[in-house]
Formats: sequence, structure tokens, C-alpha cells
Amino acid sequence: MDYKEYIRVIPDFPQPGISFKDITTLLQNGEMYKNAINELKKMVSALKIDVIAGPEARGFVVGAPLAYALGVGFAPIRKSGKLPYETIEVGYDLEYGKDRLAMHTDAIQKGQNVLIADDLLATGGTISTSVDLVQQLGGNVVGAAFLIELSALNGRAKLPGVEVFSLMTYED
Ligand SMILES: O=P(O)(O)OC[C@H]1O[C@H](OP(=O)(O)OP(=O)(O)O)[C@H](O)[C@@H]1O
Ligand SMILES: Nc1ncnc2[nH]cnc12
Repeated sequence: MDYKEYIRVIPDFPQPGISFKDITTLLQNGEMYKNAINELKKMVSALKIDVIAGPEARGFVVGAPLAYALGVGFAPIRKSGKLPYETIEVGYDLEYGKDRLAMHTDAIQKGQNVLIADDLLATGGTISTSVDLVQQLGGNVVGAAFLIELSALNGRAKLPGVEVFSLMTYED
């Protein structure tokens, strides 16, 4: 299936030089959204997964349905100041900015196998920060799954030892 047909590419958003991969055009097609999640489910089928962790906001629209499809829990990774209970936080750089991510201290139980899921892997800043948070909580990161990987930004280099799964790859 050519999932790329359902991705809208917007040049120079949110700033000049960024080729933005808009997944909303995939999400609005129920059949293709379902196919994409089921395909990711197949890609990670060899892994033993106890829980999926996904960073807001777009990580939720991939991670939560994947968790539902696998019958495992979902642990939200949120931007600083959004989670109501006790948290741990880590700062990071994005392809277009800076931010801080947080998790509840009880979101992952020590020794749980965690798959991290997001819509897109660019520089890897978001996901390496997510890996850091999960590991700080005692989780064992068994893989990272994405709809899209921007290969030229080499986000994989920031994820040593983490098995990376992506449905689509773009050069830029
Ligand atoms: O690999 P990286 O360089 O870290 O970039 C990828 C991240 O950037 C986007 O999120 P963004 O922070 O824009 O937030 P959003 O999901 O709330 O739109 C995207 O959803 C990934 O999480
Ligand atoms: N090029 C891009 N398109 C969509 N989301 C992104 N997040 C980081 N880089 C991105």
C-alpha cells in the first residue's frame, strides 16, 4: 500500500527550509488510518511489549490506537506542565525549536518492556528524550515505531541499541 499518497507535504512550515509531513490527510481516511496502525502492529509483532509510550500530541494518535490494537497500556509523554501528578522531566532540541518532556513517575513499572511510538522521526531529539524518560523510570525500551522517518536527519543515530520501525521513509 502506498501510504505516502495520503501524506500532505507542506514546504517551509513552520519555518523556511522545513518540508513538513502532514499526517492529517492520512488520519481523515478511516480505512488508511486503520491499515497504517495494523501495519505497525505487524512490524512490531516479534517484540514482547508491556506498554506503549508516546509523546504528545501526534505520538498519541499513533501510540494509543497501537496500544489498543496490541491490548497493552499507553503511557503519555507530555510537554512540561501538563501532567497533574509527580513527574520527571528532560529538555531537548527539535528540528524547529526546543522543549521539555515529562512523564508521571508511576507511568512505567520497573522492568516493563516499552515500545515508544510517534508519528515521525526527524532529528531523533523527541524520541531519544522519550527513551531517557522511560529508562529513568526503569523501563526497558524494546523498540520505537513511527509512521514516517526522515532519513537524512539520521534520527536513528540518537537511538543506539533501539530497534526502529517506520512505515514510510522520506529523504528530506
Ligand atoms: O525527531 P524530532 O526532531 O524530535 O522531531 C519529531 C517530533 O516533532 C514533532 O512533534 P512536535 O514537537 O512538533 O509536537 P506535536 O506532536 O505536538 O505537533 C513530531 O510529532 C515528533 O514528535
Ligand atoms: N519535517 C517534519 N514534518 C512533520 N513533523 C515534524 N517534526 C519534526 N520535523 C517534522
